[in-house]
Amino acid sequence: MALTSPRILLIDSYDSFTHNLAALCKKSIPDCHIHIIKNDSVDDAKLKVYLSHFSAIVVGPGPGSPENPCDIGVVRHLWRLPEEHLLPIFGVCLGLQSLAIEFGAKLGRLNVVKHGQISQIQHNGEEIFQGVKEVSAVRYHSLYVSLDNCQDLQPLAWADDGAENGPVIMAARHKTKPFWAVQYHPESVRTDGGGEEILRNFWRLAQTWASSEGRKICPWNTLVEKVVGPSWPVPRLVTSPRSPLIISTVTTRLLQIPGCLPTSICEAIGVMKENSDFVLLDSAAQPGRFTLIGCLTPRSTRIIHTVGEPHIHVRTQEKCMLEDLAGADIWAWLATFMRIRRAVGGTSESPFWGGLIGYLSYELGVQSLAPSLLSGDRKMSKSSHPDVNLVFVDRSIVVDSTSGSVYIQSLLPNDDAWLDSMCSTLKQTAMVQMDSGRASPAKRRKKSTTGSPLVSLPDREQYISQIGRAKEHLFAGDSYELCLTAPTRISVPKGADASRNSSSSWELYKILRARNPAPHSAYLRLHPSTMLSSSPERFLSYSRPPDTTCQLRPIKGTVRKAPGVTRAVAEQALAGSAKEVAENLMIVDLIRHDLHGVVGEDVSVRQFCKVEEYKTVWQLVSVIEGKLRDGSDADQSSNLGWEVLRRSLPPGSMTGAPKKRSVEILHTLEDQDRGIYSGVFGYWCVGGSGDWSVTIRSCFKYDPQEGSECCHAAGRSPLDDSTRESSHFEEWCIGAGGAITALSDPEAEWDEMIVKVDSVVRAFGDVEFLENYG
Ligand SMILES: C=C(O[C@@H]1C=C(C(=O)O)C=C[C@H]1O)C(=O)O
Ligand SMILES: NC(=O)CC[C@H](N)C(=O)O
Repeated sequence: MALTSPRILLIDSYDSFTHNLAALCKKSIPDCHIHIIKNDSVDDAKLKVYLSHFSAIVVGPGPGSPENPCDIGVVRHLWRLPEEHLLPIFGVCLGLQSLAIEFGAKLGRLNVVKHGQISQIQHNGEEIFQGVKEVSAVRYHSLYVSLDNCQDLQPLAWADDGAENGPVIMAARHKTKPFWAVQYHPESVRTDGGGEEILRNFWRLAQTWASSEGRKICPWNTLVEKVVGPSWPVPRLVTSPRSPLIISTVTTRLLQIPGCLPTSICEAIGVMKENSDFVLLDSAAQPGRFTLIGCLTPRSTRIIHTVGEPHIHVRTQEKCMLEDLAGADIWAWLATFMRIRRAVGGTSESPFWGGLIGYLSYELGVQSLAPSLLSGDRKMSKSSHPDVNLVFVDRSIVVDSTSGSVYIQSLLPNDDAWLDSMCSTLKQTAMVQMDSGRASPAKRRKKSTTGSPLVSLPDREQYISQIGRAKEHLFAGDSYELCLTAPTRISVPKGADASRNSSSSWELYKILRARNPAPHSAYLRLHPSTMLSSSPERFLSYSRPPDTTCQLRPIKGTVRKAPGVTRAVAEQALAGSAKEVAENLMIVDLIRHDLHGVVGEDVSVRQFCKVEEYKTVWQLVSVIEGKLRDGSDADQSSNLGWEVLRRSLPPGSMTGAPKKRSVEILHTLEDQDRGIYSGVFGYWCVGGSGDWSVTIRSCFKYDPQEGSECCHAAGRSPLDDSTRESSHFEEWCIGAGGAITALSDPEAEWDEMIVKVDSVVRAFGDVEFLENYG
């Protein structure tokens, strides 16, 4: 064993698999510390000074081309390090390509690009392949290198792509310098035989080289750490002031109401009052189990924020305050807000005791990931939804659909009177429900005398051409997968019976729930925004500390349910399709990276590409879990899940990989903000747990007249002329899209997008289409 722990410098070229590589290094190189820097964070002159403190460098994969200085950054200088600075380097994918072109290799584009595809690797059993047997490896590349005129490099491995690309170099080494590299991804979850084994061999070769050269490693010091940062994983927790806390206690009443219908409860507690806020997170289908209902009061605190504004609107029905963020970000502000509301004493069976419920927009995630995209020219329309729209729920009802238990909970002190009265309301509701056999049914939308809802689909030609442009980026190596989306608008004539005590959005929700029941259904009426969801996709859940487990359930792969599309047929079309599995695998690897980024090594794939059945579609679903190491600090533990959320938005399944570059490309392809769609909605419980779903298969409405002045962003008036003109209509928006890969057929992608729109449009009854329905 080495006397001091080896330090490895991992250079990240803005990829979405870098932390997976860090985890693989940790596993393969005993006792090592990994320091991750971006390829443009230091210049080569500065970096050279610090290299003597490291045992080796690992150059990670990344988007773009090794020939483009902006894509490769400082990496290209490493291969020409003078003797006195030389150290062992291991390159992956873009890393191999950079090594190769620096020593005269030719770079080309593959005829058939390989993204998320598995190849058998032939190798010569030498060097990093010593003792290695069969290797099947995942590839994410559009570019390849040819070593024909390259005297300095020796090829070590190949993939035979037959008629597609012929033999493609999969590994190489420098003949005299301590450089080795692979074209495939040793860190991918589906690489078998060529991961840990190769890194261990690299480390052995690196040590042999170092001792033969008599290389001395300088002791670690804080100056170096200042430049390269602390070792991975960095627990960069959102900070909150350490003031003493008064921790409140949850009071719970338990009722047993088998078959209890959450929609009946909502109606019993006032969901029909359209002007009031209302929140329901509804497990309307398997594998969902718990349904959460907020019992809001005029004193319930609303939190509203728009990206780019320096303040947060904090309001109750009685007062409205503008809180200055004072340089902090909204995440830190919310962490502080929740810290002083931490509570104990709720029942462990209930996932939610009270806390924040609402949504976070796609752009909120973009702000953390690629802030430059939103600076300056963000096109906010008068009816842009807020980016953060939450309510603090201190009274709640949780329904367990499996056991029939109903938990009535309050965070307020001395709230027995409310708890008692809610218990009797619910018992009464249950009796009425039993008498009538069921809850008030979802009424079919009445045909309005003023006409049918008008559906305006995205422009088909434009969508197909966007797919073409997306594929161009994929062929060029800028992205491995792009989740392209587009908005559909629905204009619904307002019924003559619209009144203060009838809620058309609630009626619509009940129809959506009946026609497309989903595990992540939701009805969120947080004025000025209303959101109805039938999402099948969990983004992230985190259990109550201590020993928090995070779970993510990405979906990639969709097949419409139709006569004859049995489970066996769907399995063939999804789990049996190399294209669909590749799409899903890319997101699984991306999510492993996101999770590894916060929790460190303890990440595992619990389910890979399983076909799950939903009301209108079959979906290919994977499950990834990570365990958070709890510190002794309860404050920090209760923030960890929130930290994972902060660092993992927007959801990878809605962007593609690598996430940052894909988001940048999508920004050029899609001509407007996604808003609520593609973000997440869910809760953060006062006990430290949380559950956030991907905002898809949902529709949204903006009501200028319903919000108070205070909640509107500066420059946006509550009621402008265009809304006044259309005030006889309710304007709804549905976002939908799908993952575009190099293998995508544009017509099939258009159809898939329409299938997703259709799963929501069906709630609107008989509609008229303004565009060609495809
Ligand atoms: C983009 C959407 O869905 C996403 C894309 C999927 C796919 O490409 O198969 C599946 C689920 C979602 O992650 C949508 O529903 O609008
Ligand atoms: N995974 C990678 O590093 C990809 C490298 C390069 N952008 C390509 O597509 O070939």
